[in-house]
Amino acid sequence: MTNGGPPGPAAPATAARADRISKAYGRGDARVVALDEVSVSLERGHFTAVMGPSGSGKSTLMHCMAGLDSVDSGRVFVADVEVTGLDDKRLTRLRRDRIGFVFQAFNLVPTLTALENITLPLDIAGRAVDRAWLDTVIDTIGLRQRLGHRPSELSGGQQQRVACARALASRPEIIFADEPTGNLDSRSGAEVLAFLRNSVREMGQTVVMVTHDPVAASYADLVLFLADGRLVDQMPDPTAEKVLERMKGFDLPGVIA
Ligand SMILES: Nc1ncnc2c1ncn2[C@@H]1O[C@H](COP(=O)(O)OP(=O)(O)OP(=O)(O)O)[C@@H](O)[C@H]1O
Repeated sequence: MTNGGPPGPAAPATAARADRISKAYGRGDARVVALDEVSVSLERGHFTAVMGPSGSGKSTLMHCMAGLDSVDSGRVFVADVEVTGLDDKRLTRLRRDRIGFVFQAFNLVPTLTALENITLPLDIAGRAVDRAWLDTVIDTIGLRQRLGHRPSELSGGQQQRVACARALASRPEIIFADEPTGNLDSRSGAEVLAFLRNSVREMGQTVVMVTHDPVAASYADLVLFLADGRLVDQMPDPTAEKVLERMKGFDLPGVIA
Protein backbone atom coordinates (compact mmCIF):
# COMPACT_ATOMS: atom_id res chain seq x y z
CA MET A 1 0.00 0.00 0.00
CA THR A 2 1.72 3.14 -1.11
CA ASN A 3 -0.93 5.53 0.14
CA GLY A 4 -1.89 3.77 3.35
CA GLY A 5 -4.87 1.94 1.91
CA PRO A 6 -7.13 0.42 0.96
CA PRO A 7 -5.96 -3.02 2.04
CA GLY A 8 -5.38 -5.14 -1.05
CA PRO A 9 -6.64 -8.68 -1.63
CA ALA A 10 -3.40 -10.14 -0.27
CA ALA A 11 -3.72 -8.20 2.98
CA PRO A 12 -3.73 -10.40 6.09
CA ALA A 13 -7.09 -11.26 7.70
CA THR A 14 -5.91 -9.75 10.95
CA ALA A 15 -5.76 -5.95 11.01
CA ALA A 16 -3.88 -5.88 14.32
CA ARG A 17 -2.85 -8.37 16.94
CA ALA A 18 -1.24 -8.54 20.33
CA ASP A 19 0.75 -11.60 21.25
CA ARG A 20 1.06 -12.14 25.01
CA ILE A 21 1.64 -8.50 25.86
CA SER A 22 2.34 -7.40 29.41
CA LYS A 23 2.65 -3.92 30.82
CA ALA A 24 3.20 -2.72 34.38
CA TYR A 25 3.33 0.79 35.77
CA GLY A 26 5.29 1.92 38.83
CA ARG A 27 7.70 0.00 41.05
CA GLY A 28 7.76 -1.83 44.35
CA ASP A 29 4.58 -1.42 46.36
CA ALA A 30 3.22 0.97 43.75
CA ARG A 31 3.61 -1.54 40.93
CA VAL A 32 0.39 -2.12 38.97
CA VAL A 33 0.14 -4.80 36.31
CA ALA A 34 -2.10 -3.16 33.71
CA LEU A 35 -1.81 -5.99 31.15
CA ASP A 36 -0.91 -9.57 31.97
CA GLU A 37 -0.02 -11.66 28.90
CA VAL A 38 -2.94 -10.49 26.78
CA SER A 39 -3.34 -11.96 23.30
CA VAL A 40 -5.88 -10.41 20.94
CA SER A 41 -6.55 -10.69 17.21
CA LEU A 42 -8.58 -7.93 15.60
CA GLU A 43 -10.10 -9.20 12.39
CA ARG A 44 -10.07 -7.01 9.32
CA GLY A 45 -13.46 -5.54 8.44
CA HIS A 46 -14.83 -6.13 11.94
CA PHE A 47 -16.06 -3.80 14.66
CA THR A 48 -14.69 -4.89 18.05
CA ALA A 49 -15.61 -3.36 21.40
CA VAL A 50 -13.41 -3.65 24.50
CA MET A 51 -15.19 -3.59 27.85
CA GLY A 52 -14.30 -4.27 31.44
CA PRO A 53 -14.31 -2.72 34.90
CA SER A 54 -12.53 0.56 35.53
CA GLY A 55 -8.79 -0.09 35.74
CA SER A 56 -9.00 -3.44 33.91
CA GLY A 57 -6.50 -2.32 31.27
CA LYS A 58 -8.73 -1.28 28.35
CA SER A 59 -6.98 1.99 27.57
CA THR A 60 -3.56 0.46 28.13
CA LEU A 61 -4.38 -2.32 25.66
CA MET A 62 -5.59 0.22 23.12
CA HIS A 63 -2.56 2.46 23.57
CA CYS A 64 -0.12 -0.44 23.32
CA MET A 65 -1.79 -1.80 20.18
CA ALA A 66 -1.83 1.64 18.56
CA GLY A 67 1.84 2.27 19.26
CA LEU A 68 1.06 5.11 21.68
CA ASP A 69 2.60 3.24 24.61
CA SER A 70 5.32 0.59 24.90
CA VAL A 71 4.93 -2.96 26.22
CA ASP A 72 7.21 -4.69 28.75
CA SER A 73 6.99 -8.00 26.92
CA GLY A 74 5.12 -9.58 24.05
CA ARG A 75 4.63 -8.36 20.52
CA VAL A 76 2.16 -6.12 18.69
CA PHE A 77 1.47 -6.14 14.96
CA VAL A 78 -0.55 -3.78 12.79
CA ALA A 79 -1.20 -5.75 9.60
CA ASP A 80 2.21 -7.21 8.77
CA VAL A 81 4.24 -4.57 10.62
CA GLU A 82 5.61 -5.37 14.06
CA VAL A 83 4.93 -2.27 16.14
CA THR A 84 7.00 -3.39 19.10
CA GLY A 85 10.59 -2.56 18.33
CA LEU A 86 9.94 0.27 15.85
CA ASP A 87 12.00 3.37 16.51
CA ASP A 88 10.18 6.66 17.20
CA LYS A 89 10.40 7.88 13.64
CA ARG A 90 8.90 4.70 12.16
CA LEU A 91 6.30 4.59 14.90
CA THR A 92 5.20 8.13 14.10
CA ARG A 93 4.96 7.24 10.42
CA LEU A 94 2.99 4.07 11.17
CA ARG A 95 0.51 5.98 13.32
CA ARG A 96 0.19 8.73 10.74
CA ASP A 97 -0.21 6.51 7.69
CA ARG A 98 -1.94 3.37 8.90
CA ILE A 99 -3.86 4.10 12.09
CA GLY A 100 -6.87 6.32 12.71
CA PHE A 101 -7.76 7.67 16.14
CA VAL A 102 -11.01 8.90 17.64
CA PHE A 103 -10.96 10.15 21.22
CA GLN A 104 -13.60 11.15 23.73
CA ALA A 105 -12.67 14.81 23.24
CA PHE A 106 -13.22 15.51 19.57
CA ASN A 107 -9.87 17.33 19.16
CA LEU A 108 -10.98 19.39 16.17
CA VAL A 109 -9.12 22.56 15.23
CA PRO A 110 -11.58 25.38 16.05
CA THR A 111 -10.41 27.78 13.34
CA LEU A 112 -10.77 25.25 10.52
CA THR A 113 -13.97 24.21 8.76
CA ALA A 114 -15.32 20.68 9.03
CA LEU A 115 -13.86 19.81 5.63
CA GLU A 116 -10.47 21.31 6.49
CA ASN A 117 -10.44 19.32 9.74
CA ILE A 118 -11.22 16.12 7.85
CA THR A 119 -8.36 16.57 5.38
CA LEU A 120 -5.89 18.07 7.88
CA PRO A 121 -3.88 14.87 8.57
CA LEU A 122 -3.51 14.25 4.83
CA ASP A 123 -2.50 17.87 4.27
CA ILE A 124 0.09 17.66 7.05
CA ALA A 125 1.45 14.40 5.64
CA GLY A 126 1.59 15.97 2.16
CA ARG A 127 -0.61 13.21 0.81
CA ALA A 128 -3.04 13.63 -2.04
CA VAL A 129 -6.71 13.50 -1.11
CA ASP A 130 -8.58 10.64 -2.78
CA ARG A 131 -11.65 12.64 -3.84
CA ALA A 132 -13.87 9.64 -4.54
CA TRP A 133 -13.12 8.14 -1.13
CA LEU A 134 -13.58 11.47 0.59
CA ASP A 135 -16.98 11.83 -1.10
CA THR A 136 -18.00 8.40 0.20
CA VAL A 137 -16.88 9.30 3.72
CA ILE A 138 -18.68 12.65 3.62
CA ASP A 139 -21.90 11.04 2.40
CA THR A 140 -21.69 8.47 5.14
CA ILE A 141 -21.27 11.06 7.89
CA GLY A 142 -24.22 12.93 6.40
CA LEU A 143 -22.71 16.37 6.87
CA ARG A 144 -22.32 17.53 3.28
CA GLN A 145 -24.37 20.67 3.98
CA ARG A 146 -22.16 21.59 6.91
CA LEU A 147 -18.67 21.11 5.50
CA GLY A 148 -18.01 24.85 5.60
CA HIS A 149 -19.02 25.15 9.25
CA ARG A 150 -16.52 25.51 12.06
CA PRO A 151 -16.68 23.09 15.03
CA SER A 152 -18.42 25.67 17.25
CA GLU A 153 -21.27 25.74 14.72
CA LEU A 154 -21.79 21.99 14.97
CA SER A 155 -23.42 19.84 17.66
CA GLY A 156 -21.32 17.45 19.73
CA GLY A 157 -22.49 14.49 17.67
CA GLN A 158 -21.73 16.30 14.42
CA GLN A 159 -18.27 17.24 15.71
CA GLN A 160 -17.54 13.64 16.62
CA ARG A 161 -18.72 12.51 13.19
CA VAL A 162 -16.24 14.98 11.70
CA ALA A 163 -13.55 13.48 13.93
CA CYS A 164 -14.53 9.99 12.69
CA ALA A 165 -14.36 11.19 9.08
CA ARG A 166 -10.92 12.63 9.77
CA ALA A 167 -9.81 9.22 11.05
CA LEU A 168 -11.29 7.52 7.96
CA ALA A 169 -9.98 9.96 5.36
CA SER A 170 -6.62 8.25 5.06
CA ARG A 171 -8.21 4.76 4.81
CA PRO A 172 -6.24 3.51 7.79
CA GLU A 173 -5.57 -0.13 8.49
CA ILE A 174 -7.50 0.21 11.73
CA ILE A 175 -9.32 2.87 13.73
CA PHE A 176 -8.86 2.96 17.50
CA ALA A 177 -11.75 4.74 19.23
CA ASP A 178 -11.38 5.46 22.95
CA GLU A 179 -14.79 6.18 24.51
CA PRO A 180 -15.96 7.98 21.35
CA THR A 181 -19.44 8.54 22.77
CA GLY A 182 -18.32 9.40 26.30
CA ASN A 183 -19.07 13.12 25.84
CA LEU A 184 -22.29 12.71 23.89
CA ASP A 185 -25.97 12.44 24.75
CA SER A 186 -27.54 9.13 23.75
CA ARG A 187 -28.98 10.41 20.46
CA SER A 188 -25.69 11.93 19.28
CA GLY A 189 -23.88 8.85 20.52
CA ALA A 190 -26.17 6.68 18.40
CA GLU A 191 -25.33 8.78 15.31
CA VAL A 192 -21.62 8.29 15.87
CA LEU A 193 -21.97 4.56 16.56
CA ALA A 194 -24.11 4.08 13.47
CA PHE A 195 -21.45 5.86 11.46
CA LEU A 196 -18.66 3.70 12.87
CA ARG A 197 -20.70 0.58 12.15
CA ASN A 198 -21.45 1.74 8.60
CA SER A 199 -17.78 2.42 8.02
CA VAL A 200 -17.18 -1.24 8.87
CA ARG A 201 -20.16 -2.74 7.00
CA GLU A 202 -20.12 -0.53 3.91
CA MET A 203 -16.52 0.57 3.61
CA GLY A 204 -14.74 -2.46 5.00
CA GLN A 205 -13.00 -0.49 7.74
CA THR A 206 -11.68 -2.14 10.89
CA VAL A 207 -12.68 -0.44 14.13
CA VAL A 208 -11.85 -1.22 17.75
CA MET A 209 -13.57 0.81 20.45
CA VAL A 210 -13.16 1.05 24.20
CA THR A 211 -16.46 1.76 25.92
CA HIS A 212 -18.24 1.55 29.28
CA ASP A 213 -21.65 1.55 27.65
CA PRO A 214 -23.39 -1.78 26.87
CA VAL A 215 -25.55 -0.03 24.26
CA ALA A 216 -22.43 1.26 22.48
CA ALA A 217 -20.87 -2.21 22.69
CA SER A 218 -23.98 -3.70 21.07
CA TYR A 219 -23.08 -1.97 17.79
CA ALA A 220 -19.93 -4.12 17.57
CA ASP A 221 -19.51 -7.54 15.97
CA LEU A 222 -17.56 -8.81 18.95
CA VAL A 223 -17.05 -7.66 22.53
CA LEU A 224 -13.83 -8.48 24.37
CA PHE A 225 -13.98 -8.38 28.17
CA LEU A 226 -10.95 -7.49 30.23
CA ALA A 227 -10.59 -7.89 34.00
CA ASP A 228 -7.44 -7.32 36.03
CA GLY A 229 -5.33 -6.94 32.93
CA ARG A 230 -6.46 -10.24 31.44
CA LEU A 231 -8.77 -11.11 28.59
CA VAL A 232 -11.48 -13.06 30.41
CA ASP A 233 -14.30 -13.46 27.91
CA GLN A 234 -15.63 -12.54 24.49
CA MET A 235 -19.11 -12.24 23.04
CA PRO A 236 -19.95 -12.38 19.34
CA ASP A 237 -23.15 -10.66 18.11
CA PRO A 238 -23.72 -8.77 21.36
CA THR A 239 -26.94 -7.18 22.52
CA ALA A 240 -27.00 -4.44 25.17
CA GLU A 241 -28.89 -6.77 27.52
CA LYS A 242 -26.39 -9.62 27.17
CA VAL A 243 -23.44 -7.26 27.64
CA LEU A 244 -25.04 -5.72 30.72
CA GLU A 245 -25.61 -9.17 32.20
CA ARG A 246 -22.01 -10.13 31.55
CA MET A 247 -20.71 -6.92 33.10
CA LYS A 248 -22.82 -7.52 36.22
CA GLY A 249 -20.99 -10.82 36.51
CA PHE A 250 -17.81 -8.95 37.33
CA ASP A 251 -19.51 -7.88 40.54
CA LEU A 252 -17.29 -4.85 41.07
CA PRO A 253 -18.24 -1.32 42.05
CA GLY A 254 -18.07 1.12 39.16
CA VAL A 255 -18.29 -1.60 36.55
CA ILE A 256 -20.81 0.39 34.57
CA ALA A 257 -19.34 3.87 34.77
N1 LIG B 1 0.48 6.16 33.48
C1 LIG B 1 0.13 5.33 34.46
N2 LIG B 1 0.84 5.28 35.61
C2 LIG B 1 0.51 4.43 36.60
N3 LIG B 1 -0.51 3.57 36.54
C3 LIG B 1 -1.26 3.57 35.43
C4 LIG B 1 -0.98 4.44 34.34
N4 LIG B 1 -1.89 4.21 33.36
C5 LIG B 1 -2.70 3.23 33.84
N5 LIG B 1 -2.32 2.85 35.08
C6 LIG B 1 -2.95 1.79 35.89
O1 LIG B 1 -3.05 0.62 35.09
C7 LIG B 1 -4.31 -0.02 35.30
C8 LIG B 1 -5.06 -0.13 33.99
O2 LIG B 1 -5.42 1.21 33.58
P1 LIG B 1 -6.27 1.51 32.27
O3 LIG B 1 -6.37 2.98 32.16
O4 LIG B 1 -5.70 0.77 31.13
O5 LIG B 1 -7.67 0.87 32.66
P2 LIG B 1 -9.09 1.08 31.97
O6 LIG B 1 -9.74 -0.25 31.94
O7 LIG B 1 -8.94 1.82 30.68
O8 LIG B 1 -9.80 2.01 33.04
P3 LIG B 1 -11.00 3.07 32.90
O9 LIG B 1 -12.20 2.30 32.45
O10 LIG B 1 -11.16 3.60 34.27
O11 LIG B 1 -10.56 4.11 31.91
C9 LIG B 1 -5.02 0.80 36.36
O12 LIG B 1 -4.81 0.20 37.61
C10 LIG B 1 -4.37 2.15 36.29
O13 LIG B 1 -4.41 2.81 37.52
